[in-house]
Amino acid sequence: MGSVNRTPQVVTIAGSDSGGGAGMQADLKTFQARHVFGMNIVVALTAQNTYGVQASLPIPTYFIDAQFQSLDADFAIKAAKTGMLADSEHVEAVVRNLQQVDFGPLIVDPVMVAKGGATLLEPEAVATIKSKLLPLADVVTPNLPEAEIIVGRPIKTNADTIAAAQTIQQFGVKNVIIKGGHRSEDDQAADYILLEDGSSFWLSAPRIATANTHGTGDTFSACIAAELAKGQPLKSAIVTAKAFLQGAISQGIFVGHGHGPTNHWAKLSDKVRMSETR
Ligand SMILES: Nc1ncnc2c1ncn2[C@@H]1O[C@H](COP(=O)(O)OP(=O)(O)O)[C@@H](O)[C@H]1O
Ligand SMILES: Cc1ncc(COP(=O)(O)OP(=O)(O)O)c(N)n1
Repeated sequence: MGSVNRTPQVVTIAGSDSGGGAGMQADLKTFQARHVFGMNIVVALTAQNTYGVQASLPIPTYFIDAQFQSLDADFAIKAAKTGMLADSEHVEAVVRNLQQVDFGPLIVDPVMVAKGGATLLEPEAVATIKSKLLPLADVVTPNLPEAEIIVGRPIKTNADTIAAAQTIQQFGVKNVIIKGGHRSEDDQAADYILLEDGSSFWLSAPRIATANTHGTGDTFSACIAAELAKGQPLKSAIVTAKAFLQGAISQGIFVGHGHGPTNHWAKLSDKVRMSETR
């Protein structure tokens, strides 16, 4: 049995996107592309396509417990990420289970609203994420609207972004990445990273004019989890994730009629730039 569990193993704890572009499907495709073995704990189902979310159904929390127990009994999980967590009851169930297992570094993608406007997290659950989930997390990856909700103030400038990351770190999460994808007037897609040791940097790549950005946030956080499971240091895992995502957006595939998914087969882009200031 000496060779058992040598393959890096990663789990996504998230919602299912029937359309395959976001949610745990984007995570699993990313895991496959980055050569780690992917598993999933389903928290909610969505009926979804590239037009948006037509229906969603959180699953009973006893079944979240059952999935955690099944995976913990067998696999050597080296990193985990969360995505859509639906509501406070489901966040609490995930927190309770995470406290009982060792799944390695935890990446929290605080998914709140789909690009089409559908609610993926009840507003009441934001407080539970802040008080109970973030203290367990190694990395949190809010987009700009999510970061604004977490800190409770608008984020308009680079200085606002830096201050918001510092506020979020005070909730107990070690490392904070505020994604800049929603700042559509900017010709760069620039993300701000505040690390545990207080150092920080910006990661930028040319903004691509495309409607096919469904699942970008999921893909980004899943790639960080995959690289951490392989033993990459956090800073290089984040850079790899940005290069993977830039490739996945720029080398697009075209399916569906609305906001299409990204291309998880794409090669890493060499267009990513790191800088101390912007
Ligand atoms: N049009 C784009 N071109 C290049 N990168 C993008 C584009 N849109 C988003 N990104 C990048 O995709 C990642 C996910 O960001 P974002 O879209 O803000 O997250 P979310 O999907 O959670 O809303 C970030 O690294 C962001 O900079
Ligand atoms: C089931 C499910 N989970 C998460 C999302 C949101 O994914 P995201 O990467 O933020 O992409 P967009 O929805 O913004 O395209 C989702 N849609 N469904």
